Amino acid sequence: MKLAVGSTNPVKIDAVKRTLERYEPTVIAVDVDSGVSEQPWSIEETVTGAENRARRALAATEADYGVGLEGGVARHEGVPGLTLIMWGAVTDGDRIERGSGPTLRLPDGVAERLEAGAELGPVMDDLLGTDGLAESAGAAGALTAGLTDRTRALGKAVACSFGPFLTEYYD
Ligand SMILES: O=P(O)(O)OP(=O)(O)OP(=O)(O)OC[C@H]1O[C@@H](n2cnc3c(O)ncnc32)[C@H](O)[C@@H]1O
Ligand SMILES: [Mg+2]
Repeated sequence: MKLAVGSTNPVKIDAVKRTLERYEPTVIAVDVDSGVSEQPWSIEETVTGAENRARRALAATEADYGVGLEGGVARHEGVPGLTLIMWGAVTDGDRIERGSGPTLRLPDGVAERLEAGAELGPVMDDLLGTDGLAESAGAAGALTAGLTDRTRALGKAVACSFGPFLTEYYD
């Protein structure tokens, strides 16, 4: 299985490799434009970013599938606070499927800085004194005391968006 991933962030590449390990994939990282803001602010914008990444990565290669992963923030009816969300999209050039990873509430101080226009990656680095957290454990790792991490969290989005291509239930 040959996969084109629309990002050069090693965490996203690893999430795809590890989740689809049993298919022994060849994974190509493609530097594409997500077509949405650096910090998406809704489910819709986050999903659109994932879709654009998937389609553009496939278009740039000879892969079997294009995979897009996008992080964003959003508020949800009935759930207090601003949350970090992550969505995946997978396309074979014909259909496109979407699925999400986990959702976690961001600390109020982080939410305030995002509301003022900052991006989550740099805000988390500033808060924790780290450099490139978004390319390692991620906010998902830091905010759960390591119970999960960004690779595993994104892996869920990969699994949920790939499922429809790997089972017969959606045909
Ligand atoms: O190179 P790309 O693929 O763009 O990788 P990225 O880390 O920027 O990932 P996204 O664009 O999908 O994420 C949008 C923003 O949210 C940040 N972000 C998302 N998840 C994060 C996490 O777990 N930890 C820290 N920052 C995160 C990220 O750094 C960006 O500022
Ligand atoms: Mg980005």
